[in-house]
This record gives sequence, C-alpha cells and structure tokens, in this order.
Amino acid sequence: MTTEQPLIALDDVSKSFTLHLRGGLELAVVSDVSLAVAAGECVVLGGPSGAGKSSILKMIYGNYRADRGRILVRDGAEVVNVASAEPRRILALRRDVMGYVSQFLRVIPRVATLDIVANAARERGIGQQEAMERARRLLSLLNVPERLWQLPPSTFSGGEQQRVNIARGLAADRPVLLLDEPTASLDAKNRAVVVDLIHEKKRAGTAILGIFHDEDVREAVADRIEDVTRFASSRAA
Ligand SMILES: Nc1ncnc2c1ncn2[C@@H]1O[C@H](COP(=O)(O)OP(=O)(O)OP(=O)(O)O)[C@@H](O)[C@H]1O
Repeated sequence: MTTEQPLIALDDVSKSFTLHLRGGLELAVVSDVSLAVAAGECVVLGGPSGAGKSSILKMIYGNYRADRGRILVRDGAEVVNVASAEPRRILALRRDVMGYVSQFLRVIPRVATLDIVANAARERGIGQQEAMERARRLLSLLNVPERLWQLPPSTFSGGEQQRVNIARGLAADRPVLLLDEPTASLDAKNRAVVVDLIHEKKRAGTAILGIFHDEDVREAVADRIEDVTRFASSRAA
C-alpha cells in the first residue's frame, strides 16, 4: 500500500485573502505548502491559531481557491487537481472521494437524526438496510441516547450535535477524510470513541488529514504531524 501514489498531495500551494472592506489589503496566510497523505495514513496539521490549518483543509475540499500550486486528489485511476478543476468535478470528488467533518452540524431541518446519518451512508450507494445498521451502530458507539434518534438534532446539546455530525461524517466509506476539529467540544469518553473510529477508518485504508486541538487525540491518531508554521507566508500583510 505504501508504494502507491498518495491519495492527497499538495505541491507548493499558496493562499492569501484580499480584504475588500479594508481597501484591498492582502493577508498572506500560507506559502508553498507541500505535503502528502497515503491510504491508511492519518496526518495531523499542527501549529497555533491562525496559522492556516483550516484554510488548507478548505482548499483541498474546494471551498477556498488556492492562489498557486497543485492540490492533487486521487479518484480511482485518475488524479484530479482541485486547484484548477471545474466546480462540477469538485462536486463529484465530494460525492465519491472526499468526506469533510467540521465541528458544526448543518442539516436539513425536521429530518430525524437516524435518517440524517443513514442518508449520508446511502449517498455512497450503501443499501437502505445496511445504512440503517451503520447509523444505529455509530449513534450508539458515540453515546447519542436512543430516545433522541427519531428527533431532528436542532434542539440537541452542542456535544450531542457534534456526535451526530461525526456519525454522519463517518457513515460513508470515502477514501479521503478531512477532519476539522471534530472533537472540539467532546468529553474524554467520546473523544476516545472518535479515536477508535479513526483507527477503524485507517485500517480500512482511508487517507485522513485532520486538525485536533486535543493533544491526547492528536497523539493517538497521528502518523505524522505537519507543523503549518513552516509554511507561514514571509510576505507581510
Ligand atoms: N474567508 C476568509 N477571509 C479572510 N481571512 C480569512 C478567511 N479565512 C481565514 N482567514 C484568515 O486566515 C488566517 C488563517 O485562518 P485559519 O482558520 O486557516 O487558521 P487555523 O490555523 O485553522 O486557526 P484555528 O486553529 O484558530 O482554527 C487567519 O488570519 C484568518 O483570519
């Protein structure tokens, strides 16, 4: 598996923001980011707040546009450069290849929790029965009380919503997983569950790139920590 090409490869990627409300002021964030993540590997982005960790994940997912460089994501036999791909190609990558889990749950109102998680599995072609089984397993592992499963999560506590969000993000089997602080407001017990689930994904060959503020989680899941400060832009803002 290690001889294969990586599933994610960034090659000299740079990003700055132009602040139009501040007279076009340019805020340089990261320069020449080069890193790669192989199948079955979990690479963690480290560095202080504001270093550009989330911006890197958002560029890979196609939410932010890279100014320079290549963002290569492998889709089967094809390698797609997200930095220059058409929006339609990026949407197909999100459907088939890349999952993204942030710390916030955004869902369609009035859909029951169990269906939200099962529907996420169904998006990847998993049958209804198996999707429901996966949803039940993940929600119980993540200690979401069964009495809540038929309710929409809008009134759930912050931690409960985050656990539903993780269950939804992990329900499908996409080969690439981008995790943006998914454990931010979880207690130690649930953080440990997420660590186990990340190990399960790694064993299944998923390439994971993540940001974790909790040191215990970072240490438990990381094969490598990439300190983003080494990509700090030298240009002054
Ligand atoms: N959409 C945006 N418009 C303007 N500036 C932005 C935007 N997104 C991020 N930034 C700026 O880019 C810099 C890097 O932000 P980013 O969220 O990537 O950092 P981070 O390392 O993930 O921080 P944290 O650990 O606090 O989440 C910050 O100075 C931030 O203000």
